[in-house]
Amino acid sequence: KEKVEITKAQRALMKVIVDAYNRHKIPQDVAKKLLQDQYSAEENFLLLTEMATSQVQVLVEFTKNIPGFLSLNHEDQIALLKGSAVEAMFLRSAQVFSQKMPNGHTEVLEERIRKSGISEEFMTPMFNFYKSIGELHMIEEEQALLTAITILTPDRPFVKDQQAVERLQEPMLEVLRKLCVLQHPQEPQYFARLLGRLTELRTLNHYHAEMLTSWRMNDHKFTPLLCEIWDVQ
Ligand SMILES: Cc1cc(Cl)ccc1OCc1nc2ccc(F)cc2n1[C@H](C(=O)NC1CCCCC1)C1CCCCC1
Repeated sequence: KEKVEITKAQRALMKVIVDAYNRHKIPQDVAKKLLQDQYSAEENFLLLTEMATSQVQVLVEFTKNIPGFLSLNHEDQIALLKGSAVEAMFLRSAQVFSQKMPNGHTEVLEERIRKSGISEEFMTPMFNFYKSIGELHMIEEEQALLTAITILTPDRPFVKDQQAVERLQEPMLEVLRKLCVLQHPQEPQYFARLLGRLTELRTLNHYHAEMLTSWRMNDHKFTPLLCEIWDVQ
């Protein structure tokens, strides 16, 4: 039986990531807002663009706190942010969707999202992902590390020094692996399942531009930041 122990240095790294993650969590209020009222497709689209714009800004702040990130080549820093922003958005959405809510609220939230204006064909992959994240019952350390690992994906388009990114991602993966063994001793495959979600996340990445342009309304307006991130307009 492997004796797994998180070293002092690994605990320190985890603390930095979790503190940054908690400091930069975008307000949970999007779920509350959606539960309060039913909005038109136009209002929902505006809500998404507002939430997404603020989430990208928050993501940049979180990323700056990842040890070593600011020492990377500057173009590579941009390439990593551009390459991971949509995945981080879906990961955040999944975590918001899976958070504990009073009875029946998750069902109302799901209904509101189904009727929000996103075209039907994207609902199944999106909710399959949300439910597979929910089933993992991740603790916040796992959520924070998974977000950092997603950002530090070496093979994003246009990344020049992939080895430098790997050198930052590997220690995160090692801490997460140990954390999973300690948190879920009965489930030796838990870490592998967690990483499998990142593969599912990439498929959602595929759909995102079409999800936006097919939103049931005319004249989709995007903020300049989202035009950069969302490959639209
Ligand atoms: C992230 C994303 C990308 C594309 Cl292309 C399309 C869609 C989408 O999010 C779907 C989605 N899944 C959700 C699950 C729970 C939840 F509370 C809100 C959710 N949303 C959208 C949202 O506000 N997401 C933000 C959440 C915080 C982080 C930044 C993003 C709302 C916008 C209003 C119309 C109902 C969907």
